[in-house]
Amino acid sequence: MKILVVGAGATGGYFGTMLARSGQDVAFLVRPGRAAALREGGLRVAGRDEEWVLDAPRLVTAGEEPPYDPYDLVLLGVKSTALGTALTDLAPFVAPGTAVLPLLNGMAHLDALDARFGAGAVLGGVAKVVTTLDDAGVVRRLAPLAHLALGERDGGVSPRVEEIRTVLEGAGIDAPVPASIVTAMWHKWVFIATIGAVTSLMRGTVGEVYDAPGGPELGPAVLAEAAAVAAAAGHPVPEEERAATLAVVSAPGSPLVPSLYRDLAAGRPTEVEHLFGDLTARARALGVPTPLLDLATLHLRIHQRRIDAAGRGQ
Ligand SMILES: NC(=O)C1=CN([C@@H]2O[C@H](COP(=O)(O)OP(=O)(O)OC[C@H]3O[C@@H](n4cnc5c(N)ncnc54)[C@H](OP(=O)(O)O)[C@@H]3O)[C@@H](O)[C@H]2O)C=CC1
Ligand SMILES: CC(C)(CO)C(=O)C(=O)O
Repeated sequence: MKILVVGAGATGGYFGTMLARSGQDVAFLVRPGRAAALREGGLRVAGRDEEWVLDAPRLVTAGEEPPYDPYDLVLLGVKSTALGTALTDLAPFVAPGTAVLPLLNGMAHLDALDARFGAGAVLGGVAKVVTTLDDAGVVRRLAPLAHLALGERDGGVSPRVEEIRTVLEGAGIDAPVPASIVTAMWHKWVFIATIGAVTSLMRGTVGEVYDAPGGPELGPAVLAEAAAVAAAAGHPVPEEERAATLAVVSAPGSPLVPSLYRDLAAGRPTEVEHLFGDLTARARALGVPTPLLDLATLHLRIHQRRIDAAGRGQ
């Protein structure tokens, strides 16, 4: 399968190298700075007692002539903050028949993708990996998950989804096709909003929060708010999934933090509007009170305003 991965960062770099190693025809759409680093040192993934380098990854940069044979699949692995520019850069490489599979958390990118490429091109996707791009440009794998759920947004299993699933599984990626990928995206959003709010508001890992007096109450309270929004939007979180999230936020000593928190702690822009601004706006429209999520939104917005004022945005 001819695959274009947009962004060779934590998610794109991880899934893209897995696919390339399995023999798929993979190119990365990258910006000039990343392109120079990848030309020099290859695309390196490390962690979990494993390390691999994709020497001389095939690179594409914005403005290049699209290939004669169009891509079958685009994996979109950019942060929401970079989405607008990334879609402009990507547009020439999306041809009739190209499927676009986003790895982003949240939901609003689907509207942006539909507007740009037409809803028929756009699949739903839920990425579950724990990876980060370190200062040396290495994709660090922090936990064993390698999961990429996908599906047509109107349900059903189309031939293209079957084909992509086979390719992903052939690369060692767990690739379920849930009954509703849109519902699965909502449920991942509930999860990420919960651990995002807990860790960002308290400025600590899941375990640091849970282990402090008063800490154990926070995770369940945030989860209740986020799940209430999902339910009001038509995507109630089943009991077993709620219990699984509760177990994640109730783990003594857990070092888990989401990518949102890593960005916050490092003083980088966060995906505040995509993950929190959008969720709390939908909550308001649906009449669901979300005081803790509102607080997390405000906290992250203040961080963002400092970055903007210092001219350090992306
Ligand atoms: N990290 C994780 O564990 C997980 C993240 N997610 C979600 O996945 C999404 C992506 O996050 P993540 O991979 O962590 O982000 P990263 O910041 O690690 O990687 C994004 C990459 O996109 C590149 N990029 C930005 N704009 C463009 C562009 N116009 N053209 C080409 N490349 C571009 C950046 O490169 P540069 O700036 O160097 O040009 C960067 O390397 C987010 O929505 C996140 O919430 C989901 C599951 C897990
Ligand atoms: C929590 C996690 C790692 C789950 O995939 C995630 O989505 C993120 O860090 O953004």
